[in-house]
Amino acid sequence: MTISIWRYSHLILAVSSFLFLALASITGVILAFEPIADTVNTHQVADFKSITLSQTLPQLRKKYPDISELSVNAHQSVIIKGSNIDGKNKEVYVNPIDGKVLGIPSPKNEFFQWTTDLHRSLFIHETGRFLIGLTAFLLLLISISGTILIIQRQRGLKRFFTKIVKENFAQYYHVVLGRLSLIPILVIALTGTYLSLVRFELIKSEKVSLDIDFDAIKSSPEQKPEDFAIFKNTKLSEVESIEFPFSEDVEDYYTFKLKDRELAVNQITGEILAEKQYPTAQLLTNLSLDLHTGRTGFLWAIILAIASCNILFFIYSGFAITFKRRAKGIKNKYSAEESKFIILVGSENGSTLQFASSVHEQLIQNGEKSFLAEMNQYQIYPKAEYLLVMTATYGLGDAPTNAQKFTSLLAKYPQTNPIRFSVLGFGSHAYPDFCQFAFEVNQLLTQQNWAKPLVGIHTVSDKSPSEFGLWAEAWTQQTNLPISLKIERPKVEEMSTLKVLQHTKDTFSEDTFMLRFVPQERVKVTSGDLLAIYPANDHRERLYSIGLIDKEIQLSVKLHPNGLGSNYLYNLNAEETISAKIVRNKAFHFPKKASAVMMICNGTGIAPFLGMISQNKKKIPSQLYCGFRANTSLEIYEASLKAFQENQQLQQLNIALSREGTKQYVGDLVKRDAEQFAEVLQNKGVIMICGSLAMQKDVVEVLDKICQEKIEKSVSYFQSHGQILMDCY
Ligand SMILES: Cc1cc2nc3c(=O)[nH]c(=O)nc-3n(C[C@H](O)[C@H](O)[C@H](O)COP(=O)(O)O)c2cc1C
Repeated sequence: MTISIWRYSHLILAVSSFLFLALASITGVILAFEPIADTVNTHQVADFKSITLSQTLPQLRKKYPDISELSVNAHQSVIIKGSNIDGKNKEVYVNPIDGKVLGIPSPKNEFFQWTTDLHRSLFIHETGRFLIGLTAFLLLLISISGTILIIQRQRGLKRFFTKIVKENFAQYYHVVLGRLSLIPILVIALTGTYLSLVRFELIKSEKVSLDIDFDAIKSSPEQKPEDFAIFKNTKLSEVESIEFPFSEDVEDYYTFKLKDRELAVNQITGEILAEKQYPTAQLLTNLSLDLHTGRTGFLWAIILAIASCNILFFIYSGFAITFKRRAKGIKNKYSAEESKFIILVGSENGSTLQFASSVHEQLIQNGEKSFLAEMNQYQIYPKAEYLLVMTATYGLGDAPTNAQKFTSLLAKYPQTNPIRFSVLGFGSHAYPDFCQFAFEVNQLLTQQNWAKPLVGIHTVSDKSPSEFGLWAEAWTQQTNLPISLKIERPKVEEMSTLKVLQHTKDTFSEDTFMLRFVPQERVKVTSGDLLAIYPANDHRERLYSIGLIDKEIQLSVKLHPNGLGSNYLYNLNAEETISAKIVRNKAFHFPKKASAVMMICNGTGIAPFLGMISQNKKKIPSQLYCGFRANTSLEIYEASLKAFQENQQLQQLNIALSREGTKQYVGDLVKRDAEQFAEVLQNKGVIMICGSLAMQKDVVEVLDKICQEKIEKSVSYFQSHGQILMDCY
């Protein structure tokens, strides 16, 4: 919930201030060039920082008897004033040591003056000053809320500067540039706000006035000005301005305005007549002016200009992100009450919603009653037969904002009819809790009496169309409905030619047969990947889990009486070739490193495991848990399994037979070995499950209990951390 509060605050503040902010930023960029231009025309002398007042004031007064004031500007040029200082001008730049005239100050450039007025008051005087002051304050709040959002996004302050995952151009650079220009923007906002508060006297910054006791002014002992201690001890670089005595009368004195204090100095004795420190408010005003205008340094002025440009970019990218989030509204032709298909979506930035809308539109085009809604709008769906949940994951494996109420709503609204569900998680492997929220939702739905799994949970990493296609195909196969998800037949170059090497159809038992193919060209494939075949030579695709044994692709297939794919494969003969596509399925590969691997399967789910075990050259401690109906179902695998055990590629084989002997299911074996499973998870081992959805449901229930009781974590935690991998159908 917290992420949404900060995000909405950030958005509302930005929306309410963006016009003035844009104006202030554009004028700010222009004004940053004023100190840069001034730096070019500076009249600073060498060793300026070491010059004391005793080296300069007496000489200047001698050379210019008319002198009334000396000032030092932000670029450390010395300016002197007098009614007719050098015979022609009222003010000149001088060399403070020898009094030589270095130049004549020119009036402020008209364009910069015009821009300054616009930047400060929008040409509408006090109202404008107030609006600009308010904008500076809003910028401060935007910077603070933005910083908090980055901290949340990066999962903590310590990781503030760690790598940002590139989701899209606007989002990536909004965060990257936000981090880089955070400090200058905070400075601009803070100093702008402060200067406005001073301007409207909400912070009192009173001028100091010196109290001089004129009766106590003495005219002796007389000293040469060069010997005045205050002249000797004060550097020119500490001075803002000095007023010279009006006449040689003892009651006329020097007034020094230094950076931190003001003082009056007797012109005959050099005695300090009065001294006052500036109040903190005035020191802060000066500091704010230095920092806000960049008048003291060329480099800081350039940083301010870049930061102001960045503010303009943030306005653009912020709106781009917001429009993308809101671009696709939800349109429904049918109500929640009358729809057969319910699609619930959890999306923060809109991309998951786009996938969901596409499924929804295609169902409608096919004449189905489909209803699309955010997960937070979950309710009773009286006519629903299918529930599809498509959700992203955010934060620390959390729900997107529009799905945060789903868990409580699910408990509040038990459906009245049985509904078949499927969960599709969207996430990124760049985050440690991969699709965690989707796994949690899947687990929650599994526990509902009314919910029956239709397709095992699938994940889509980085919006991968091929991973989405995998789910779409599985879903279409299970629903057996005329829904085209517009899966085109792959292009010829994506297809591989495979030759049938071995077929066990003559010896097959319990409707299951094995096929071995030799690829006719080099292909990238490993156990756990999928083989996509196109039995009718059209868009219809059928997928089979691959076991790679000695560089040959082995499938284990159950023959369905009217099955399009299984009949096609059954009717192939040795030496025949087929065209098929290898679909990489990285989410279900044997781990390269793991303390132990527990493989759980039933029926043809054994296929990828046979390949994985044969590829287990490192001899990672592995166990296989298989569920079959009868011993005869095992026969076709027996020889390979025996060899694997002899070679120590498989440490232990555990068989559950449901129709013979003790009549057990594979879930019963997992329950029996609960201690061992908990140990494997705790020691960073991996559990892999392949086979039917009913078996998966059973096993995951047992595993969840083990995890809760023995490790105090949920199954979804291990799923999102890649320790429980599943490929069920
Ligand atoms: C700030 C942030 C945090 C994320 N955290 C996770 C995460 O913990 N786990 C994950 O799998 N994906 C995470 N993602 C990736 C998103 O879930 C993924 O990009 C998803 O496709 C975005 O969908 P949406 O555009 O519908 O919000 C995160 C993305 C962002 C921007």
